Amino acid sequence: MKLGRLNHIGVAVPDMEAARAFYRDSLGATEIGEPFDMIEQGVRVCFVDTPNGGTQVELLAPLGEDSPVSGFLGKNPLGGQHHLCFEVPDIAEARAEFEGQGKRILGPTRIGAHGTPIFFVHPKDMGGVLTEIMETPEGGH
Ligand SMILES: C[C@@H](C(=O)O)C(=O)SCCNC(=O)CCNC(=O)[C@H](O)C(C)(C)COP(=O)(O)OP(=O)(O)OC[C@H]1O[C@@H](n2cnc3c(N)ncnc32)[C@H](O)[C@@H]1OP(=O)(O)O
Ligand SMILES: [Co+2]
Repeated sequence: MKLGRLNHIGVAVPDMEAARAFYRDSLGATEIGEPFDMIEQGVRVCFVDTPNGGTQVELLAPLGEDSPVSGFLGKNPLGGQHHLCFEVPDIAEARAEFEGQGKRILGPTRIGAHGTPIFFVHPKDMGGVLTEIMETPEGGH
């Protein structure tokens, strides 16, 4: 495995607009994107940037009952840290390596919020951390 940059930390939120206001007013974030729906992934997404190209916070609100964040919010009604996302240079190679380690990969490789391929690895095989692996965008982040 060739570990790349920590691209984003996924944070599940029960109320997207309240979360955006919190990052703006309490944390002083100045770069807060517009929310957008990723219907196939069942989530509404909004990126909060940190300075100097730092790791982003990915706010995630559920779209519908079947959303992968619905169960999480059921257990954590205030929301909370949901996943870490690491970049890798080659998504197919990374997937094959995790498979070789016997880890449970959650679903197919698909296109993520940054437009590059992603997959998820089960938290129970990753020290309790739901882990997203994403291919580094062309030209870096
Ligand atoms: C847009 C995209 C992008 O960035 O490009 C995204 O990030 S989309 C981000 C949203 N998409 C995803 O998360 C897709 C992958 N996620 C999934 O397939 C699912 O959410 C699972 C991770 C398998 C969890 O599924 P589900 O909620 O049905 O399972 P569950 O409630 O029965 O949980 C099974 C066990 O895992 C634990 N568990 C559940 N979610 C967890 C999480 N986020 N972090 C750590 N542990 C977690 C539960 O507490 C439980 O442990 P106990 O048994 O000990 O109680
Ligand atoms: Co993510």
